[in-house]
Amino acid sequence: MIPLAEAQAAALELAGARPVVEVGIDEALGAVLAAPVVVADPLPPFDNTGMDGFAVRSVDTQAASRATPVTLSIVATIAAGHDPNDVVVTAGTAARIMTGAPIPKGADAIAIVEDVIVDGSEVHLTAPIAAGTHVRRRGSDAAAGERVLAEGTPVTPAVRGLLASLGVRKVFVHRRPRVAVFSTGDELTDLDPLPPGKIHDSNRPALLALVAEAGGIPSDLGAIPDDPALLGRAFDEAAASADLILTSGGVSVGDFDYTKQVLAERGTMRWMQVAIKPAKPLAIGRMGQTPVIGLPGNPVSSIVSFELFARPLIRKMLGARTWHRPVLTARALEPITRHPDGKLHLVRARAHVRSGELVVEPYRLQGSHVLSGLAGANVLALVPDGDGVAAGEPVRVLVIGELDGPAGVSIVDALEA
Ligand SMILES: Nc1nc2c(c(=O)[nH]1)N[C@H]1C(S)=C(S)[C@@H](COP(=O)(O)OP(=O)(O)OC[C@H]3O[C@@H](n4cnc5c(N)ncnc54)[C@H](O)[C@@H]3O)O[C@H]1N2
Ligand code: MOO
Repeated sequence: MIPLAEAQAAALELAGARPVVEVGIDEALGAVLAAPVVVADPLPPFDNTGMDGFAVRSVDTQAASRATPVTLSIVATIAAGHDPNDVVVTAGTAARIMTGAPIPKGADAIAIVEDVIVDGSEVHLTAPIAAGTHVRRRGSDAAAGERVLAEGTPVTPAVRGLLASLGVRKVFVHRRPRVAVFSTGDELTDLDPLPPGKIHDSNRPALLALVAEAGGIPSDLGAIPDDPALLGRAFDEAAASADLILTSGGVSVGDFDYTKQVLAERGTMRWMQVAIKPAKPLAIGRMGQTPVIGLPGNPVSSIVSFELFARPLIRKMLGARTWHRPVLTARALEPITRHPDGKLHLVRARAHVRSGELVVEPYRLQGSHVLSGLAGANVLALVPDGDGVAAGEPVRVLVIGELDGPAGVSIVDALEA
């Protein structure tokens, strides 16, 4: 058996970041920037008000107090979206103004509507307003020439919004990898009801979804029976069309595992037994230039293997800076039992935050065919070789799903606790 770190390193060596392409921002979501974004035009594009109120000259307001209010005459009303080119706030005047509207010439501060007394065409101020109050300066979000987004930044919904606000319509990103996925095995069928001895293909739908979630472009090549000719054709098609091939099944030692035979003929593969449970068998290599990861067939094993070997490679191919899922420390609420076997155990478990602390509960059923345990898991507890973890002890957890807060506790409850 080889250590997990060695197998992960071998998987990551299969490929680097994909070539750079220029795409419209609508297509860039999920991709990673391959070049920094430099601001052409400042954001905001003009000085504008952050509040509804009155645009004033701060010097006019300096003497204002409750006892001696300053009265200004209202010379204009400026709405957001309007160009106040013809408005000038001169001594003794003010312009009514709405949030987001350009600051008119002459004015340098905003008196908010709540703090003034409006009386027909006049406004009374009872306190001085400092220059710059509630003025959002041109370029204060992003100045011209500034590198507002670094290379390696994933294009998230907020990044897309920022690019749109800057008027950027195209960006350089790494091409997202096209990942061909197929299952192998005579037992897999689409038929309903299930004929005797047959099962539904669960690995392929799960893996296609995991590819998409990781940022790859999934390509479904179906379920291939245990037939060397059909398997050969599937590999040829995948190698011609994809940047990465993911298969599941046929990497262990069964009699009808033709995947091994077909891959050995067409590619250069390394067959591994990784010192982990589940997901011990693994095949890593290439067909021509195309990287191949052969995941184990057991449903839990295929997903765990994807998380450990395929997901980091897809992230690397995307040009992402971080490839691995985070590992946190949690406290075991129950014992996590195991026996020494030379392997790291990845225990399907659910972690949540309780009184500000991350706690974790393992699922009872840990068989590598038991998908129901993985379906509810948001972490894999990393239990090193030995006798397990006692209740109350810390254990490292690999975060593979969303961490929940305690049931029914809102942010407000948490802040008050
Ligand atoms: N004598 C040994 N037998 C096995 C060993 C071993 O070391 N010695 N390793 C076991 C481990 S661990 C695993 S994991 C599996 C891996 O086997 P394969 O990758 O060759 O996968 P298959 O034999 O094709 O299938 C295993 C299992 O998974 C089911 N399966 C396969 N594909 C799918 C799919 N797409 N959807 C749902 N279920 C699938 C298949 O029916 C089998 O039950 O080998 C152990 N055996
Ligand atoms: O590694 Mo297998 O993945 O234990 O079932």
